[in-house]
Amino acid sequence: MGVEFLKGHGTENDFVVLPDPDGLLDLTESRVRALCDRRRGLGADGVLRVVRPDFGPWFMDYRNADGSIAEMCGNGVRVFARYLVEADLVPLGPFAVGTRAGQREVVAHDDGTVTVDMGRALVTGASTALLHGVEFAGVAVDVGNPHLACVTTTPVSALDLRDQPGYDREVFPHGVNVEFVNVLDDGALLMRVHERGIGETRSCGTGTVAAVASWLHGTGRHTGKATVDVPGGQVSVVIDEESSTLSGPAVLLARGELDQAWWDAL
Ligand SMILES: N[C@@H](CCC[C@H](N)C(=O)O)C(=O)O
Repeated sequence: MGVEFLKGHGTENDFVVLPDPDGLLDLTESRVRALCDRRRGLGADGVLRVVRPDFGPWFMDYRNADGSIAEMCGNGVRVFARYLVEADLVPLGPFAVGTRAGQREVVAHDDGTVTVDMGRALVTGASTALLHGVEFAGVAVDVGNPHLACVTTTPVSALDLRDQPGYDREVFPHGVNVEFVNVLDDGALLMRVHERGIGETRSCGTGTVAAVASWLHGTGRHTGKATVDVPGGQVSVVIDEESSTLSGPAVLLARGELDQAWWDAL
């Protein structure tokens, strides 16, 4: 009997889901890297290990494709919630999910979308990203994990995000996810992202919340809402004084078993 897995995505930010209710899997960095590798593994931006703690809600143990641990993943938590519902571990509707950034309240809808209470999107100051010699002004936003969200008039479609953008390591000692954002009109944003521990992805849920917080901040507002178009689809974000919500699709597309000998050799 091999290791059970599922594959899913939220706006094409894709994940390998590893059900591990009793916490028995030894999820090493090299196993995460191999699983996420698009040639020698299943291929994904990250891994979501599904753990049932002794107390409290189901816990999302999130890992980036390079094996690093991150505090929070907004697209991941939607896919995680979809898995819990499809596996009959929780009913459709509202329930909580544990993350390293704290407990998150989610609502799984019957149309396949999930709404997540993402907590407070905290703007902590100004900073800049450097991309191929060009500086982009942005703001640092804490959404449980660190973001540098740069609203710019440079068309984001023209940017080359293959390399890690430069950033101030004193402001972001643990690395940062960097978003580039165009304002399409009042209430619609276009975003591309370079994620910490991964590279460019087709969507980043926490990044979209940071993008909306940055846009609102730049227009002198603390609250508001926007749809955010990303290469992999569209999500909706609402920001209140004390909280924020993210809504969007969550898809499970495959399930199977990892070869035990392949797993053991890693
Ligand atoms: N794609 C995720 C964020 C995943 C973690 C991030 N790369 C980090 O290291 O903080 C999302 O949808 O929020």
